[in-house]
Amino acid sequence: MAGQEDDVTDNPYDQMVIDSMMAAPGIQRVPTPKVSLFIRRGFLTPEECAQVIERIDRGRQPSTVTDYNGDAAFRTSETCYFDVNDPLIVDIDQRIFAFSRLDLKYGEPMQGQRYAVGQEFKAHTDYFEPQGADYQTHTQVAGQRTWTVMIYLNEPEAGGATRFKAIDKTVQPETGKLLAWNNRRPDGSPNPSTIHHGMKVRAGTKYIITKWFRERPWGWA
Ligand SMILES: O=C(O)CCC(=O)C(=O)O
Ligand SMILES: [Fe+2]
Repeated sequence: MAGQEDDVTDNPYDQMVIDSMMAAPGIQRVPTPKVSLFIRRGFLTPEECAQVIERIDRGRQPSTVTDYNGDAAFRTSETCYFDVNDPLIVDIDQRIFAFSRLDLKYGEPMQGQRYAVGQEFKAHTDYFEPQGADYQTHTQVAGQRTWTVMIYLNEPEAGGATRFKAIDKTVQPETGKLLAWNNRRPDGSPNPSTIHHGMKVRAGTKYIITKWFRERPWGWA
């Protein structure tokens, strides 16, 4: 539906998620009709962030991309697949649910990312390209990606912002700040305006949590 406001969607589940986040104290909605994008500063405490960073440093390995495009420098960060039974991770999952009402059954297991100086995740969308070669493989069990929840765990000394170029919005890393956006348009189709770039870290190190949700149960909970 052209011109539809970002707090209105044809999907009652998405609407419930939006309403839930809008009711949270300190919530900010980025003012654009193109994407439902929410920011919540201080979602995690600095102490919790430091504990998650320790986990990432212990478990990190090179990141992968889902639809390889021939550019080996496309995503140069490292990834940590958290232990899903770790009480700290379980607690953060529960708080993401309490905040957003995003059903954890539809969530992929939470991941951490670490970017050293010069590392980045070039402009991409989190949904799987319906034209992509591996679309069937990626979506056959749990379906397409729906919502993304991301939390910055620290502030690199320079660089490392997340840039949404289609809506001209750049979000600066800040310890404990959560970002959440809907990767779908109101009619349920993938929203290309969600394109975003985890920009190069220029000084220091950047740590984040990423959590992606799907259309159907992931099958782990
Ligand atoms: O690092 C960032 O700012 C963005 C990360 C991201 O887009 C992702 O992990 O999908
Ligand atoms: Fe992303």
